[in-house]
Formats: sequence, C-alpha cells, structure tokens
Amino acid sequence: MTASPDHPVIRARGLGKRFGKLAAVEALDLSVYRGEVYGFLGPNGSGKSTTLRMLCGLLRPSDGEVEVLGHRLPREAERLKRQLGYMTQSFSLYEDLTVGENLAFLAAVHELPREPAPRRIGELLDRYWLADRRHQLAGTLSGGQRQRLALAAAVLHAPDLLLLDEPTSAVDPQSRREFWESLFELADGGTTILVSTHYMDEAERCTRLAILDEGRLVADDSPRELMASLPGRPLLVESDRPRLAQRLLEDQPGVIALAQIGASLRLLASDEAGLEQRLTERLRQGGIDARLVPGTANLEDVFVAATRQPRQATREAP
Ligand SMILES: Nc1ncnc2c1ncn2[C@@H]1O[C@H](COP(=O)(O)OP(=O)(O)OP(=O)(O)O)[C@@H](O)[C@H]1O
Repeated sequence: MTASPDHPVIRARGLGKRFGKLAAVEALDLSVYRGEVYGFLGPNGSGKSTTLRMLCGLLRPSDGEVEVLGHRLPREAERLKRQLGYMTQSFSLYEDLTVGENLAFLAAVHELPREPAPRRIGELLDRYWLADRRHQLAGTLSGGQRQRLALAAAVLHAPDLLLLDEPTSAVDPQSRREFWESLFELADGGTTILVSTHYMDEAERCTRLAILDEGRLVADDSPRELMASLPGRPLLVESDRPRLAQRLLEDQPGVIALAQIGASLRLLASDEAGLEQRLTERLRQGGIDARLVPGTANLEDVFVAATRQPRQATREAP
C-alpha cells in the first residue's frame, strides 16, 4: 500500500519488549514516512536491534501496537514479508555458493517470476559493482563486497521498506560512503529506510533520527532540529589532561553534559553568566591550566546530552 504523510509506513505506539525482568524497549512511539532515511542511534544495548526485529515481525512485542505498511504485527507478519527487506550486521548469505547463486536462490525463495528474475539479478550485480564477481564464492568476498551483496539480496524483491541493523559496522570508510550513496538512491526511488548506526557522520545524513537510551526514545527529529534544540552551549575544554579535567568538571553546576571525544573534552554548558571563568578556576585549582572555547553544536553533543554518555565508536571522517 502507499503511505501519505498522514499514513506512516511504520506506526508504533507504546511498543515494548521485555526479556524476563529486563525492559529492552519501553513505551516507544514511532512514525516513519515514505522515502525517509530514518536513523536509529543509541549506545550498546539501548534496544535498537530489538526494535528493528519487532518492526519486521521477527519478534513478538510484549506491549503496544505496531503497523507496518498497513499490516498489523505480529498478526500479519507473513503478508509483510514480501514488502520488506532486512539486513543485519552479520553476513547471512551462503558462503559456499557464488554471488550469482546466492541471488538466484533468494529469487526462488521470494518466488520472483522465472522470466524477470535473471534480469533483476543482472541489474543488481551491475548496480552494486558485483558483475565481475558473479562466479566468485560469497565466502571469499572482501568486507565491502559482502556488504554490497547483502544489500543486493535485501532489495532483490524490490521491497517498499528496508530495515538495516548496523549495516556498515564491518567495512572501511570508502565502502561506508558508497553504501550510503546506494541507500539514498533507494530512498529517492521511494523505498523507506530504517537504519541503525554507531557512526555520527552516518546519523547526520539521515532525514530523521531517533536516539534510544536504555530502551526509551529520548530524541526524535531531523539532525538539524536536534542540534538547534540542544539544551545549552557546546564548549571545548582545551587541556593536555582531558581525563582529569573531566573528573574535575563532571559534578559542577552549569555542566549539562561532558564527554571526551578522541583527545578533546566537549562540554555542554548552561547559560549561567561567568560560567567559563568559574570552571577555568576550578580546573586551575585542580592543577590544570585549560582554556574553554566555544564549539559548534554537532550530533555528538546531542547524543551526549540525550544519553549522558559518549558513543562507543570512534568518529571517522565521512
Ligand atoms: N533474546 C534476548 N534475550 C534476553 N535479552 C535480550 C535478548 N535480545 C536482546 N536482549 C537484551 O536487550 C537489551 C537490548 O538489546 P539490543 O540488541 O536491542 O540493543 P542494541 O541497541 O541493538 O545494542 P548493540 O548496539 O550492542 O547492537 C540488551 O540488554 C540485550 O542484552
């Protein structure tokens, strides 16, 4: 079915999943619209994979309601299958089949008509730069090639919705960039994409972003809006002892959030007058000669403010 702005492709209300006593996902409300590249960002264990698995009908929610492409889950999960592509971080294709055989096998699983299937496979091999690998065993492909094959496999049946769980965690920056170009091509063609990531540069490219923390949705907006509504001013603490500086500043009034990102210490400060001087003095008393300089708000600050912790992966240049 087609989705209009008032009819989201994904609509979840009060979605929850418990594993025994653990609430992996809690009271999640989500609306995702056609053609969006919607990002899921969150620390390890915040519930991203669990949510994606509920949204594709693989996992039964403990609470709430989910409708995906007009199908109520989990009841209508079977019908959703044909319209859905799902790609996880682990390689789920047959390593001892060739690239072409893997796609031909999947075409049969999806019951693609016999006539157009080879054409579609050829098209995808060209599109994802795999034509010259057609006869190579999947198990011998490089990380980037495997990932392109996994994407070709996920979109073989031209799904309306593509769910991707940390698809770029095992590939180099160049392959990540190319992969994201492919995602935008798909979105331009009307595919709705939901993708979880650890990378800020990827998150920045999403049309909208949900930040999850301990199973709860703590932010949901476009990256630009999230940055514009940041609670406080970003400051950079320039010092050669960032870890000690962090310890000295973390319980100071006026410090909303604090995180060491690489070698620099980023601080979200309240608007209190004279705060910089007070914090500089605090550092001086602790034996640190530091400068606090204004920073430009970025998604890293949003993430730290929303989750109160730095992200686990290191930033890579886009
Ligand atoms: N089948 C399961 N049984 C018990 N606990 C589970 C199960 N699946 C997930 N969990 C727990 O639920 C929480 C959320 O896990 P989930 O995999 O959704 O997080 P995530 O945000 O995807 O993490 P990561 O970024 O590390 O992949 C974790 O505490 C995890 O241990």
